[in-house]
Amino acid sequence: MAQHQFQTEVSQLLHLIIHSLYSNREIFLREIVSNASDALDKLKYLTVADDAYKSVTFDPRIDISFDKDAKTLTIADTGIGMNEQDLTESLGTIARSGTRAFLEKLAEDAKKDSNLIGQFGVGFYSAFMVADKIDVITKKAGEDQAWKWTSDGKEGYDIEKAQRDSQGTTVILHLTEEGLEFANRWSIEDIIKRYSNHVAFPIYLTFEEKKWDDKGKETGSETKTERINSGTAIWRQAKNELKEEDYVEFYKQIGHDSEPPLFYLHTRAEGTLEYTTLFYIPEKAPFDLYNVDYKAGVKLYVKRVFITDDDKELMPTYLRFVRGVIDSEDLPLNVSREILQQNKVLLNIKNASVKKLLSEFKTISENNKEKWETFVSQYNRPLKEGLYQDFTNREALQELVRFKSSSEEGWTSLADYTGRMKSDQKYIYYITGGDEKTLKASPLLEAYRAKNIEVLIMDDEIDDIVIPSMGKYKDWEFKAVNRSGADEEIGEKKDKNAEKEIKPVLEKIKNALGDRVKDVKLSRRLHDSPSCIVADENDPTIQMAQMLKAMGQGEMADVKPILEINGDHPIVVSIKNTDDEERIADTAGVLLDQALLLEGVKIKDPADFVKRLNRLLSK
Ligand SMILES: Nc1ncnc2c1ncn2[C@@H]1O[C@H](COP(=O)(O)OP(=O)(O)OP(=O)(O)O)[C@@H](O)[C@H]1O
Repeated sequence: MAQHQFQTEVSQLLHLIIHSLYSNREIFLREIVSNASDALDKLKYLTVADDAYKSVTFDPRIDISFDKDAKTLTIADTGIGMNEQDLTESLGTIARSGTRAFLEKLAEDAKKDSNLIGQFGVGFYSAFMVADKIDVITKKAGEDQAWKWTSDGKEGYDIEKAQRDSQGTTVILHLTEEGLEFANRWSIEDIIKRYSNHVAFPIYLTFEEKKWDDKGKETGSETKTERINSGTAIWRQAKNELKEEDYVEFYKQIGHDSEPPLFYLHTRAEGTLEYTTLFYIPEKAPFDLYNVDYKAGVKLYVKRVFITDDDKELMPTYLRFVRGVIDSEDLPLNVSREILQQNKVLLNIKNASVKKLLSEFKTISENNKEKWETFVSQYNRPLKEGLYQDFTNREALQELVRFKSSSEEGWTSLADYTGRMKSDQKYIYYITGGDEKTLKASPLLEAYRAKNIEVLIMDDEIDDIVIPSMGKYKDWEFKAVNRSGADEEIGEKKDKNAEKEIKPVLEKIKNALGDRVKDVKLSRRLHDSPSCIVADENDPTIQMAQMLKAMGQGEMADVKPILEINGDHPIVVSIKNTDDEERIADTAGVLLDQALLLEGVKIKDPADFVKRLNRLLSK
């Protein structure tokens, strides 16, 4: 017998499962049955696609039985099975990326949000909520040797040779006292009907039925095996035959979610291409939404035969939160997973599916405020990624993304913004770099406020990349207010005399600041504040430069801002007629540093700023 240690992550996950998911223990059965169904799907695919498996007898079924006295619950399938290597790789480690970060996040959270764990998909290990020992007896299709994996879910597991007649896997749960409630016909039937009714293979339950004579006396018992799921591929059924519960149950099964989906979209295409799609949008964004190697959420079937659930090409990356099924009638069954990506049929299905999803999102945005708000809170950002990934659907995406605004509460769409625009307004104005509060307080907005012009507040890091790539919205161009040229339309007309008069002051400030700034200019957009910083037309903004620096692109670090000065402000006026070098240097330093602070930029030398400020105050 070979003894193995669990990978650290497994031990951590087991600990969390046992301590956090307690209120929802019954999901273990959904997870084990879902694994059995996956194993049957995999073997079904091989028997049609791979000649080496043509001779394997495929009799798909999942069998559940229990023994109250022995305190066991057994789930057996006739699927692909596992060999010794599969066992160590699958039931001793967690291959999913981002697991460690996810576990750390969970461990910090005192509440241990069981929903979050649900989204992660606790899988097989959840059975340790009801069992203190698990045996897995399994034989891989096409191989002769069977194996037994045993563990108490604590430190590790053992693997030894075993006997099993044909391919498949038998999971034997040795139930704890609390787990015993599941060793009964009615609770098993109830759980299967709720969570696994639409598993596409038959699930049988074997139980003892007591017999009574006509006087009501027990005369013995009889062993019975009954099918307990309906086992239809739900997506192939007509919409009017399906109830809301059917959709929700199927979602929970394939989405590994304990909550119902936010909404779903079930469509069948007939004509040149025949296919069915059933898509779900989770209420909460999947935990790995922002992981590079997130898990794909859409499964591909061909004529109801499962092909793959691991093809990220089935959906564009910006729709990676979509869960569901694509089932095509036109692809060959033995289509290899490698050539799927170049397949024309699949490409057409994908393009049509994206269009349908985007149009469904639009409908929700128009008709269901509550759902739409949840949707925006979870998926606005991935949709923005679509703006630079998917040019074909850019117009549809532009109608879906939402932004904050300088004059409105909550989210606003580009259509709403342009609807509110003044008739002579040329551009869609926006400000980026920093959080909502900082941006809304920026002196750069003063002139726009004074003229009642709305500015979009773009507080999402990705906005700086998205907007330039978006080009135009309808006929309007976007204009960043923190750029040097953006004051043409908005600012006061240049007053030649005033400019001449202020020039020496600008020179003084520029000399004092040296290479901390690219230029010092008279501002046409400031009303109340003495100064602001902007980026030169083709430079990245200071905030963006900082972000690039944080990402390791150091050469961007030294972008210098342009300092704009409000010539009428008393602080500026105060140095007009002085030659006091120290006073000029202090004023210039404070004008720059406070403008940086207001844009949410960390100043390089806070002590110097305070020293200068104090010196000015005490004069
Ligand atoms: N009945 C089974 N037959 C064959 N392989 C199985 C079976 N049960 C589990 N496995 C293997 O063990 C792996 C781990 O299962 P587990 O339920 O922990 O996660 P998962 O199913 O991969 O992920 P998720 O639960 O999120 O879908 C599976 O991916 C599969 O390879």
